[in-house]
Amino acid sequence: MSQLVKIGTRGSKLALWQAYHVEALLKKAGLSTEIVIIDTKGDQILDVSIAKIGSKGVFTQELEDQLLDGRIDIAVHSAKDMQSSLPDGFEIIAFTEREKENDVIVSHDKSISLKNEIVLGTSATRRVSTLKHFYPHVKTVEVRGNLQTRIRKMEEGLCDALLLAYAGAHRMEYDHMIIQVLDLDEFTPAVGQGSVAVEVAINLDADLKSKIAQACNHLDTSLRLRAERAYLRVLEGGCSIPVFALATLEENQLSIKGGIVSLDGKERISIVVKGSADQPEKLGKELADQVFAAGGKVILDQIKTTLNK
Ligand SMILES: NCc1[nH]cc(CCC(=O)O)c1CC(=O)O
Repeated sequence: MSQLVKIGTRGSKLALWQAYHVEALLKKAGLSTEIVIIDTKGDQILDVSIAKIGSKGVFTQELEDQLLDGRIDIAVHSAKDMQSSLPDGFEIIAFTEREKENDVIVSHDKSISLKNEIVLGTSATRRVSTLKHFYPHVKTVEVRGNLQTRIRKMEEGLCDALLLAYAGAHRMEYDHMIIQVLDLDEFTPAVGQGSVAVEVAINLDADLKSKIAQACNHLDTSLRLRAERAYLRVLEGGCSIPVFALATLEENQLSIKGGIVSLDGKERISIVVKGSADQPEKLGKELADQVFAAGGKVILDQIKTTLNK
């Protein structure tokens, strides 16, 4: 009998896609798997924006409880939804190969363009603030719920189009509705966008841990995400703060572009730093230092004050 890996996941269609993706990687490596669906606070509270619930662990807490109990061996999440600092006792042992990291516009109407006065459905503060900065004539409306719900709300007329991650739209097979892939300089993605993270309790059997990491971790992706997450950790930003960062890797050179945008979109700081891929965390911290020095600290403090009101 090969070793059994119990995979914990949320029950949304996107979460399940990700769990099946990890399951396939584990099976390819000769491991047996079982999927365990777990409901989280983030799934239950659909009428309040994530920014207001407080982003900390709304999609991860229940899975972590079950990791501790040993009811599951691994928890699978969108890397983007993972807190920058995990609670004590947990670690990420793998980041799967990253999908195209862009944001996209999804609609049935091919004539939609950011040049026009459209209403876009989105709820991420990064996207709303970025729109205010580059496309102030575009109106936004908050749309929560899983991707299927958001599409339905658009079809019901709540908005003309949705602003989503390519990764999610692609995984849910909405490719035919992607009418624009947004520029990475303007819509620099959220940290981790496009990759799937595998989280474990640190006391999981070391041999099993290493087999799972071997099967699922994509080295380039993990170096890029480690730099991005180190940046996010300094800003203590969950998905409620409009920060962004995207690292790229060439040979052994990491380059990370990232910054922050004020909630009203008036101020936006974006900086690029480059360095060796040997120390991704150092590069992420360096980016944070530079963003803070360029005025990012003031913007961050303003955002925190506003969100805590
Ligand atoms: N914010 C929710 C969320 N978390 C992960 C994805 C998509 C997959 C990914 O970005 O890795 C999405 C949907 C979206 O942002 O449009």
